[in-house]
Amino acid sequence: MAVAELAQVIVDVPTLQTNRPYTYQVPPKLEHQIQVGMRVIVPFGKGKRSVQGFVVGLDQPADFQGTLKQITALMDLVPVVNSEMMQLSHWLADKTYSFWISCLYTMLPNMLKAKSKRIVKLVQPLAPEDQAIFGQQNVLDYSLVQNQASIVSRLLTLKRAGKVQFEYQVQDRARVKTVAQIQPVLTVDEYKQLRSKTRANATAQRKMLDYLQSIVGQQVLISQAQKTTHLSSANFRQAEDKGWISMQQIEQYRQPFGAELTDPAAKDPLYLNLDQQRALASVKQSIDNRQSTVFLLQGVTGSGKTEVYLQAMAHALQQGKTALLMVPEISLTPQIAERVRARFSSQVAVLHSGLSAGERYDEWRRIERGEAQVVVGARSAVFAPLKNIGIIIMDEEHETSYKQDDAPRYHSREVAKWRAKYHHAPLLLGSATPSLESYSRALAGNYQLLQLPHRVNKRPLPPIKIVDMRPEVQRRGESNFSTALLTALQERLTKHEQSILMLNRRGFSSFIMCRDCGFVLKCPNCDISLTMHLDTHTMRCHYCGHEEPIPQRCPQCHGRHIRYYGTGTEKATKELQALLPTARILRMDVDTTRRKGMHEKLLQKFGSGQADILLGTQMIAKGLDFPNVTLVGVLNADTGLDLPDFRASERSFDLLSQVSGRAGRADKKGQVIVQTFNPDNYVIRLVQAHDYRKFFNTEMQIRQLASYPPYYYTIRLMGSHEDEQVAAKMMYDIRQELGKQLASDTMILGPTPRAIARLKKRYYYQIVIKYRQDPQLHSLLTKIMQEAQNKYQRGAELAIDPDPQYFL
Ligand SMILES: Nc1ncnc2c1ncn2[C@@H]1O[C@H](COP(=O)(O)OP(=O)(O)OP(=O)(O)O)[C@@H](O)[C@H]1O
Ligand SMILES: [Zn+2]
Ligand SMILES: [Zn+2]
Repeated sequence: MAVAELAQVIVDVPTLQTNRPYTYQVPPKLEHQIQVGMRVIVPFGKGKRSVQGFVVGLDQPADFQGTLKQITALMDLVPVVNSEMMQLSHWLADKTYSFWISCLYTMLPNMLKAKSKRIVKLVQPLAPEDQAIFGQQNVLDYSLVQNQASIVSRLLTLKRAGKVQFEYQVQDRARVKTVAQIQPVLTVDEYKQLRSKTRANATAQRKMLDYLQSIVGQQVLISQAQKTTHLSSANFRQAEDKGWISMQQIEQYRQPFGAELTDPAAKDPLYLNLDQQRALASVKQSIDNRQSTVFLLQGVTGSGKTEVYLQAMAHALQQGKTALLMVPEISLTPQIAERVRARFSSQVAVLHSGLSAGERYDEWRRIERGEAQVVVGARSAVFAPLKNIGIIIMDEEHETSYKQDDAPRYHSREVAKWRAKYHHAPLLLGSATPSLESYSRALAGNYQLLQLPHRVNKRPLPPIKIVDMRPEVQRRGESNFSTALLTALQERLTKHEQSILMLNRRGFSSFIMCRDCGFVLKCPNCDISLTMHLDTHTMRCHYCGHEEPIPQRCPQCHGRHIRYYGTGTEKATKELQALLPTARILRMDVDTTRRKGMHEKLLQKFGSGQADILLGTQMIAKGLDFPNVTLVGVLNADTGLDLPDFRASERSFDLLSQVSGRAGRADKKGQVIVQTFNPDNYVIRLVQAHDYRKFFNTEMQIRQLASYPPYYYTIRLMGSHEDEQVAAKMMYDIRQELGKQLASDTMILGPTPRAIARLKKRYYYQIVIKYRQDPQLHSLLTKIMQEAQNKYQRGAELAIDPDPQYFL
């Protein structure tokens, strides 16, 4: 290994973020160990506080004259960031206008982010009353005393007198779980001899020696040995002291998987139908030829996409490669993770937010060490440290949860594309309702379109009945359940079939709708619904800033039932229980699934027939595959249709199609009932017709007219400060700077206060940029972002969100 004298380090200093590495001197004792991708502890700034950093380069000439500081310590024995990930992090920082350090942390398990602790150190002997603060020690954990004003002021006085020193200490949190293991060190004969010399009443010793004879040549976990012998751990420690055995601590992975598999049948691959075979063949070819083709697999609900994924992954593994499967939110789709585990058993690692930090760290290491070749996971699993990737699959590619809301604001699809290219592997995007972006790319030939137009075994898609809730409400008063839906539910109860009911809670209940005529108040300029702001008592468009008073009467029918929309699952469940007293109802929402594992438990209960009706929020819409479900009801299709967002229709179409797809997936015929106050809305009509293509065409026209994606790209800039004036001024300044330099067909909207204008005591202003081609834009925004830290008033923050999924 080369000897390195200088190291380029990206440091973790929250108050001073920069993408420029700092050069440090490598002390001689570390020269032979240091490698790019390792974590280090380095002194930083005048106070020489210790901070964590990442080595991103070695022996590049320093652009700094003067004495370089020295690296204090290496935190790793081997790099935690390999060369692919290093390149990826650099690309990501640039692409998402974020800081390199935050990209590195995003890619790694949390446990690798060291904790920094403030300590007070004794420098000179203290008077007894001051020494009392420190007790017997000469170091004090500052967090223990920081709330005691008298001690703090005393410490500050001592600091001024040069008697104590404040320092930051960096602590590695990465903890490996270990267990003890024993190994006999003598021969069978030697144990026999020892035993013959023990006294007859030394039963524990005799037992021990008998046992050790039986395990000569083996290594046994101490917990196992204790179980077999009923001897205590003290007995084994004595045996070690006597030189009978050796004992080691060995590493053990934390086991994140829950209950055992429920479906052993899923172990074997299914015989594919013709459409599935055709799709699989294309993907296989691309794996074999090492082509990083992007495929868009469009398959209606229940068409067997998952089976195609599994067999494509199996093919990659047969070629000695690895496979990555991304799903929107694993906790919401436990069924698919289970199917992957059934097929590939111990080769699978699972990564998602439901894991504890320790479990996540262990899964990450299993992948990193090549012990797991298949990874299933949510958004951040796209950074799984797999080597030699043969295929990347992204299920439900249209899902917005693939985009991260905080910095770095990356979209997993883009990262997946980068990695697919790096590994010369195909990327398979799957969906019943692809995003308009992906589908238009497929039509243009940038992606290769694969289609599964029929359900497995030519089962029909379920017929969808639309129920107009306006006359219902007039006849029977406010209710979540129409007569038609109640009748259908009753029928299922009689036939012992199951039903799924969805109460759409998407968005904030901050837009208003007329309960008599379905009217929604929209912006006259932007054609998206206005958001209610209770602080100013106005309806506001946060795209263009248009504002008007909150209406008391419906502007369309002059009725008085105009109100904001939103109703709870708890209320709906109670109402339903009263209407159908014999029904066994399971409620599934954030409240009932907050505890770890509850989601799986509820689904298992429903799957095993212990309930008749599953009533939940949109978390029940995805991926569920229950053969006995023959009825799906959507209680309120309207929420979401008119959210103040240009993607609102697309999301509604996805969601309604998705949830409808849960009905009639096996032999029994399915039915869907959609309740709405807008029965003529084109989104609902096209969901009813199962016509994705027509929806795509209609929606594309609207996007083109209004210059939205996929015709234009969008970028959102958000500025915030505790003082509203400061936030606004910053954004007006930025707008000016942008205006001078951008392409002529680039549009700048705003600044406007954000829909949630005040969040955590900060005021937010935003600018939305729409552009087609603007070669200057990226570098200009990068410059604006880098400068923002110093240019504006203290505390002002700027965030840039490329391709935002929401504008709220
Ligand atoms: N070739 C096949 N032969 C028989 N059954 C199949 C075949 N392929 C899939 N299935 C079964 O059909 C059902 C639906 O398949 P799957 O869940 O893969 O569809 P999907 O397209 O992923 O569905 P969705 O998008 O609605 O979640 C599953 O129960 C699956 O086991
Ligand atoms: Zn507007
Ligand atoms: Zn009205």
